Amino acid sequence: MWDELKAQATALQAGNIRDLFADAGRAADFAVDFDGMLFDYSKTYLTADARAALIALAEAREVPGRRAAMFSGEKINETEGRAVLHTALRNLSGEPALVDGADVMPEILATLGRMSTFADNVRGGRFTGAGGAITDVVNIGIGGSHLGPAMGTLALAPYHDGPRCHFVSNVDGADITDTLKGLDPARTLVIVASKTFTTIETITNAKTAKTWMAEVVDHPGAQFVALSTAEEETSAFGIAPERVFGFEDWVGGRYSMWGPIGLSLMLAIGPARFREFLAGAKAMDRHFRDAPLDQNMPVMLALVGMWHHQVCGHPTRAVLPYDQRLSRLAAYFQQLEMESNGKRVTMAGEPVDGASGPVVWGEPGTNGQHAFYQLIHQGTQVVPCEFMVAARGHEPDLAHHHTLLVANCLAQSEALMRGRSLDEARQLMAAKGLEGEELERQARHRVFPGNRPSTTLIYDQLTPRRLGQIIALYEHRVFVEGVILGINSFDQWGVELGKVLATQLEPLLTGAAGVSEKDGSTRQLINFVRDTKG
Ligand SMILES: O=P(O)(O)OC[C@H]1O[C@](O)(CO)[C@@H](O)[C@@H]1O
Repeated sequence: MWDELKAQATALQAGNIRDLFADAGRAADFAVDFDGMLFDYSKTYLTADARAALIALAEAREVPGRRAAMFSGEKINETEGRAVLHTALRNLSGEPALVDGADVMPEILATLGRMSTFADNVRGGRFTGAGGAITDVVNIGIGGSHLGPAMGTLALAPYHDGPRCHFVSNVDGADITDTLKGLDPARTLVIVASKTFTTIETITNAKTAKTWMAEVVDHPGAQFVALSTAEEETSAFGIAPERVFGFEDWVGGRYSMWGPIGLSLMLAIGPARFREFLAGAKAMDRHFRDAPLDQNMPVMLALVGMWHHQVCGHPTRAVLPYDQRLSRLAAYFQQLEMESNGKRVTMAGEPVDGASGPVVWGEPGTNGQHAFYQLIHQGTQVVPCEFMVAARGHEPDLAHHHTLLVANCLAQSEALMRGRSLDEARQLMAAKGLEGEELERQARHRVFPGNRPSTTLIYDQLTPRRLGQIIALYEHRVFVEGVILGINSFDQWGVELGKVLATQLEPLLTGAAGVSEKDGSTRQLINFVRDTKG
């Protein structure tokens, strides 16, 4: 399916992105504008013909039909026999959303209402701990039950007016120890966030938190909340039903921050702003559902991504938000993209045609500039960069910081595209007084090949609504890429084997079972641990 596109890409990569701007309309033509956000993909090798071929591919792979199937509650997660309806969690209008013929909206809106009342009570000091009003909230969860609320809570720090929120995810005892240190158990609310309520990391941390609280509080369970689909498990843990906020199995873990899993974010910013966050996502859902493919932001973000990875063969992509508060965004996208599309077989169980999803990584600018941008500019691998920046910050007194931040972001995409030729480097060295062989030698180190693709997503300000739009934009991008690859983006069997082996290994480490069945390397490592820990 990729051969024709690959031939086009090879020809285009031999040219120069900069030359494509001879067409004065390129910048506007290779951009999608939606509701205060602009996605500029003009600094790529894409031409109108290549774009048309990608759109034809999306149509041939039935992206519009699969999209309709998702929104209508069909069981498109075929390996688990589930619908995929996280979009219903942000459907504030209550317009019916059907699963097996039943409208799921009344239940969703009722849960949102319960969450809002609970959050208002905590924030207003009406729900208290044994020692008075809640000052701190600890969300215990991992993966989709951690990354979304942790990323979102940090992203929306300017809107915090609730209790302090902390996040524990790692089973490493260091995580919970460092988090609980200094907190008052009598004024702390613990949220146990786990869709299945069986995840070993989360349950281990939750038990540790309960023991910590029980040292000071008579009824620690009263300061625990559960966010889960598993009622039996939450009640076995001792959390009363009125503090359990449930959701259904058609909400995937990495798509779940819009519902109960977002409770810590709601506690931090309040129910009204949480609804703005949902409304932003909802606006993106409508745009994704209704806009023509070439003016559809998630579709174009997906097609540009596939152009770079599956067609041009660039193995990774960097997510580079110029926003310190988005410093967990790359981690969030890593789960969203790599757990969704890192699969080697299609829905039908056949090998994927070509590469599956790319490696996604990144750091906020400008920090990354002083770390790995060297490789992005002069290394031998091309890393397509996805820049992101707000025109306006949240610190009016520090507007000069923000101007500098934006200038750096725009400078990077410009530098990646234009590069610096050997002649330009020579002139630079001559201006520094070098000549002869030394000038030649030094000039070579100062050449930037340029012609390196990037996209930029620019928006007014990182408000709750804008964050909702951005996350929904990437969710739908992942969906489109998955449909084109024929992958089921909504299961995650690849995380199972490690979990099974870890369970088997635990007694081996404690010495309760023998190591003879293990391979030589694993045996050696186990013996090292046994000998060392005493
Ligand atoms: O919410 P749970 O059930 O604890 O699962 C946590 C995470 O574990 C996974 O199942 C696998 O890593 C993720 O998909 C999920 O987000």
